[in-house]
Amino acid sequence: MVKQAIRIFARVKPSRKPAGIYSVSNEEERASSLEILVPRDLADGFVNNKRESYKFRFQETFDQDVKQDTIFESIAKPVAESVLTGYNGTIFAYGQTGSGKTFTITGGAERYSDRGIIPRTLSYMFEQFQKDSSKVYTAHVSYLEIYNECGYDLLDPRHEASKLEDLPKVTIMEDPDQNIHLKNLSLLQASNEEEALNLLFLGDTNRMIAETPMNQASTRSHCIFTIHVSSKEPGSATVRRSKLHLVDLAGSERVAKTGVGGQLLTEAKYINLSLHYLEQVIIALAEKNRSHIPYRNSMMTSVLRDSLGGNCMTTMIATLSLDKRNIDESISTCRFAQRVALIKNEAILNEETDPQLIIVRLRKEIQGLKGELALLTGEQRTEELTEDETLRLEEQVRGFLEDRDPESSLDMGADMRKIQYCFAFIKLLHGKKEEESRASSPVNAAERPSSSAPRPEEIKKLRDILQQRDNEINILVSMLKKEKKKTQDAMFEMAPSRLNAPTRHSDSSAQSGSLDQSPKSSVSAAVEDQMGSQEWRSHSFPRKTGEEMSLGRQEAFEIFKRDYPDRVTIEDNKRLLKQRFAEAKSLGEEVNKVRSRINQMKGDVEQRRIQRAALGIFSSSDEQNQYDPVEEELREQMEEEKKRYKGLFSRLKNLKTEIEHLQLLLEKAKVKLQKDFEGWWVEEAAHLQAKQEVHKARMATSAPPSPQVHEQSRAPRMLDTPIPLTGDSQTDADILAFVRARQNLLQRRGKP
Ligand SMILES: Nc1ncnc2c1ncn2[C@@H]1O[C@H](COP(=O)(O)OP(=O)(O)OP(=O)(O)O)[C@@H](O)[C@H]1O
Repeated sequence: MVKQAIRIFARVKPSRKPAGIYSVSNEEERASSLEILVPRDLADGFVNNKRESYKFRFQETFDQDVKQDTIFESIAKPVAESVLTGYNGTIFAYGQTGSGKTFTITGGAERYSDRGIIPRTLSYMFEQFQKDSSKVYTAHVSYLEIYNECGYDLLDPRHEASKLEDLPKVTIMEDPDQNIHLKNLSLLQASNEEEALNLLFLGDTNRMIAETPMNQASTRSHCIFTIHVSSKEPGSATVRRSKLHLVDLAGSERVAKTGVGGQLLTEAKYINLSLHYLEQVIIALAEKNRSHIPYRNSMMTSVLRDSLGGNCMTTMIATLSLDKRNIDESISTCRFAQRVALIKNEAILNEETDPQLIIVRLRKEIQGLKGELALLTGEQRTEELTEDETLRLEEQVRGFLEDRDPESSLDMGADMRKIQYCFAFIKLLHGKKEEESRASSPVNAAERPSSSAPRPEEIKKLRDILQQRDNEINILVSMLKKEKKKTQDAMFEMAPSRLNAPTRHSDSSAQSGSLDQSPKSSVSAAVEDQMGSQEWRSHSFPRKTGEEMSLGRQEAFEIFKRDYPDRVTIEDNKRLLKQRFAEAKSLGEEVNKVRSRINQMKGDVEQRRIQRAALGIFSSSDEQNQYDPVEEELREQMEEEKKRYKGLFSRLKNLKTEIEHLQLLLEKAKVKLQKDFEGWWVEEAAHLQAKQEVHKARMATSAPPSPQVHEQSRAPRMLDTPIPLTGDSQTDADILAFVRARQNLLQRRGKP
């Protein structure tokens, strides 16, 4: 058991004017202090008794310029390491809205380097799974969102949710041992990093899609991404199961300050209530001798029960937005963190034994013990062996005697009757054989002529023949290899376009730098892999695409896209992706060249050996193994090339991860663009409809116009020319919405 206080870290979000508000001192080895200075103008009251400086202690404080990789290395990696050894872990981010919780836990949507703790931890874990060949690891993930005290499954694969309520509802169940179970929460296996990242992406997309203006999901809900790891040594009945919760809490700001009302107030109450309950749990845990901890008050504290004062190694990241406006909130976040630091958790190694394997093992043991006991106690069965049994034993004995394997054994169980019968039968057979050999051979074995022993010349002759055959075989094998390589090269050249993706990293032999594969196969496998995952992605989001839109809507969408604020990032990422693909392609080609060179050298070494053997320069095998400078040089070169190969391969692997991440970012941006457009389109249509209603009402109250004027006025004059309408209300609304949208966009872009 490891008793450990919850570790607390602070992270300051970059801001433009932070000067003079705070200072960080990271001088002590395992602690840092953060001092927040409240400017005088912020302190209220006529007689100012307020403190101006607040000091807080953290394990470490990460200032504005600290990047995501450092956050992962310092905070998440140690937790991930203990999860891999079988302890539970939790990392939660706490702070006001906009202070960087999502950025820290999930990451930013713009750059690959902005990847947050979740994707980096997944990457790290799968890397470790591969490195540790002594165990078999399995990983499952779940993604839960808690909003207004209701849980929702973000890994719902149906992709039909357009609002949070469409997602499957998750409920809490407690078993008699007070263990919490989450009903309806998908727990999906991920067999490699890519699959895990796809699940994260699926959850994030569901979270974004389900978010409405009223419920800006990340702000008002808590999200818990959990990685469940189990590990087992092959053949062992002991399984270690641990889980890592990565938690992005709702914004911690107080209701009074945000000035919300209506639905938002209800949400704020819930959020504040659940964060308030979290605080209560923390206060209760910090108090000595307190027996009741109010976990059950909210769903979030129930789910995280183990992480708070239980069997878990927990870490909190206090995210701070340290500018003047947010100073009060930052101080209360730091105060909260100080209380959290008082909580002590007791993490235990989560080891359990697989009952099935135990049963099998115990049965075997019982069988063995029974036998041993029967032998030791001399307990014998009284009944005679049946005829069937004796026949079976005879067959067994014959099989045993005929078996040329020196390791083979005769297993007749721990039955003394059978053991004795077998010995008697062997004796019988032996006696018979002796008699037969005496009868068939007129001369005594001892009198056999010594001429039957092989002569030395004969031995030499036979050895030479053997050597000759060996050489022939070697030559044939080398020819066969060459032919095989030629065929593979030809096949590869037939499909050159497939070479535009990096190497498959899930291929374990390739990953470890093994050269046993054919030169091209790993690269083409990677392309298939790449294509496969793209297919997965496009299958996973069968939402409205441009093709389904009417022409008008499509045109409006094109214009909307051009003015879209995230367009620059999307374009940048597209460019980067293209560049990375090109890099991966040339790296892939280089890897293949190095691999071919290594194979060529291998062939040369082999050839040299064959030549030396064929020339018969050396007769004894010792001499054949003598130093050959040419071979030695080839070997050195080969080692160099192997090093180069490994370096290139690892660069290619990293590039592949980056490419996959960029693809996910682009996909996410695409879904967001689509969603924003839909929202904007609906808003514009409603706006226009309302305007039309007003127009109609006005027309109805004014004098009846002449038929010609009436015809004209039926078509609204939004531009200089009247708009022809069809009479069908749905189509007309569509046309008008488009015209209005276009007009708005043109105005925004400064065109009349
Ligand atoms: N350390 C950082 N470096 C660069 N950008 C950051 C950093 N932290 C936050 N940001 C940016 O600040 C904005 C707000 O951050 P984020 O969405 O992570 O806040 P949050 O605390 O999760 O807010 P909410 O409670 O609404 O979910 C985002 O655009 C994010 O990219």
